[in-house]
Amino acid sequence: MSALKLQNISKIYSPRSRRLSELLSGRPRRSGFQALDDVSFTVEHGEFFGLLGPNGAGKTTLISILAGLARATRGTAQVCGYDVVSQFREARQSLGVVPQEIVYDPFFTVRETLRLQSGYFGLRRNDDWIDEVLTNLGLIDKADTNMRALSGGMKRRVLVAQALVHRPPVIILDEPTAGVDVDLRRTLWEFISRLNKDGHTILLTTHYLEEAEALCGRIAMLKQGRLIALDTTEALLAQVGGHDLEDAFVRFMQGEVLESAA
Ligand SMILES: Nc1ncnc2c1ncn2[C@@H]1O[C@H](COP(=O)(O)OP(=O)(O)OP(=O)(O)O)[C@@H](O)[C@H]1O
Repeated sequence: MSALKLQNISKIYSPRSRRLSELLSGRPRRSGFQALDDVSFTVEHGEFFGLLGPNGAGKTTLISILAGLARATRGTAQVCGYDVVSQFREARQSLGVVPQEIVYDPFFTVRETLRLQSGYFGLRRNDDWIDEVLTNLGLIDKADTNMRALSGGMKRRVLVAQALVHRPPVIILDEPTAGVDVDLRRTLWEFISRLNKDGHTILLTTHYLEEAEALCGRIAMLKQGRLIALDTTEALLAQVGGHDLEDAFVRFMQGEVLESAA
C-alpha cells in the first residue's frame, strides 16, 4: 500500500455562473478551466518526493484534492490506502498539510492554536508532543505569544507545527520556504529531513530547485496540469544532460526532451 496514490486525476474548475445576457442569448455553457489532466503517480512510504511546476501548473490543486479540500472531476486519490472522498476522515488523519497561504486566528497564542488543532483530530492531552514540535521548530520561546504578534516567518513555523500535531505518517509541504529567512529554511529542512529519516513520507512543492535537488529522491514535474516527467532526481538530470535540476527543469518545461512520465 502506497503512501499516496493518484489515478487518472483530472480537475476542471467550473466556470462562474452565467450572466443573464448569456442565458438570454442561449450561448452554450462555458466549459470551465482544466487545472489537472489525467495525472497518475504513486509515492511510496518513506520517500522524500518533489512536485515541481511553474505558477499555475496545478500543484496546489493536486494537494487540495489529497487533503479533501477540492474534489477531483475524474479519477481517484488515496492516502495510506484510504480514499480521500469515501474514507475522508482516515485519509485526512494520515496527512499533515503545510499550506502555502498563512492563515491564523489572531485571538490565540501559539500553544492555544496547536491545542485547538489537536482537538480537531480528537487529541486532548497532546502537550508533550506540542512542546517537542515547538522546540524543534525554534518556537518554544513563543509558545505563549499571541499569533498576531509573530513575524511572518514565525507564523510559517506555526503552520508547520499545526500540520504535525497529530503525528501524520505523510506530510505535504506547499512552498513552505517562500519568503522566509535562511535561518528558518535551515531549521525547517533539518527538522523535515529528520522526520523523513524517522519514516515519514514527505511531498514537497517548491520553486527553489536547489532545495528540491538536495532533498528529494524522486521528482514529478507538472506543466499546465499534465505530468510531463517523473523519475529519480539523478535520472532526470541524466535524461537531459543538465548540470543541475534548474537546468533540467527549464529543458523539460520548454519541451526539449521527450516526455518521460509514465
Ligand atoms: N478555485 C479555482 N477556480 C478556478 N480556477 C482555479 C481555482 N484554483 C486554481 N485555479 C486555476 O487552476 C490553475 C492551477 O492552479 P494551482 O494553484 O493549482 O497552481 P500551482 O501549480 O499551485 O501554482 P503556484 O506555483 O502559483 O502556487 C491555475 O490556472 C489557477 O488559476
